[in-house]
Amino acid sequence: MGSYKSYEEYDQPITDELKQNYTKILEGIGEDMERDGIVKTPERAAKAIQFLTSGHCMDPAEILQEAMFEEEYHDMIVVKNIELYSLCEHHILPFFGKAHVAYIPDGRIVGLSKIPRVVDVFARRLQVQERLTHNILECINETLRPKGVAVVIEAAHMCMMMRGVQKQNSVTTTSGFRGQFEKIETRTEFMRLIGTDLA
Ligand SMILES: Nc1nc2c(ncn2[C@@H]2O[C@H](COP(=O)(O)OP(=O)(O)OP(=O)(O)O)[C@@H](O)[C@H]2O)c(=O)[nH]1
Ligand SMILES: [Zn+2]
Repeated sequence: MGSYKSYEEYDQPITDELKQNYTKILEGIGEDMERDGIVKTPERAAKAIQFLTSGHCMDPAEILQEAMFEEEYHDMIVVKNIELYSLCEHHILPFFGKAHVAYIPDGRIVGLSKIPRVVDVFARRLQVQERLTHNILECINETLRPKGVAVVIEAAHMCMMMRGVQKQNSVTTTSGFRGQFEKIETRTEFMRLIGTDLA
């Protein structure tokens, strides 16, 4: 498993292969590969795509396991407005927005920064927004085993903005709830705290 804190080491054989493939793509769209600005582009793109998909070789459960500790706090913990950048698996174009995550602990809490780290690991994969939402939800549910967990993601999809249907203002909201968040009062309280009226 790669370190989840940085991604500075690129696998050379993979980088070389991706570089050749990006060269073919750029030639395919008629680019002059001798142009100053383009010469290093295949290598840059090869590294960028490896970073943007680096979550495929990381273990998000391990991130939580290493930072869990016992604490008698029984109320809701909300980490909201976590910025999120992912790639849609249909077009390999970005979708981006905010994730809101809450849980109600059952004797164990987790270092706060680990919640956005889990979001990043799942976001740095080829995704659909629905699966990303459930990946985060199930990972926290199964690893931290809280009394309840909730995840809401609000995102805009570049594949719907720059091409295709070309809608600039549509935002997609996905959500998932487990345990105590399946009760309407708890869910409503969470929605009030994140400022969304999905309840
Ligand atoms: N459910 C879901 N669909 C997504 C997501 N990201 C992209 N899509 C959709 O994936 C679908 C792919 O549909 P296709 O008809 O195969 O592809 P397309 O011809 O490029 O579709 P258009 O985008 O409508 O031009 C599109 O409707 C996209 O909007 C996502 O995160 N969740
Ligand atoms: Zn897409």
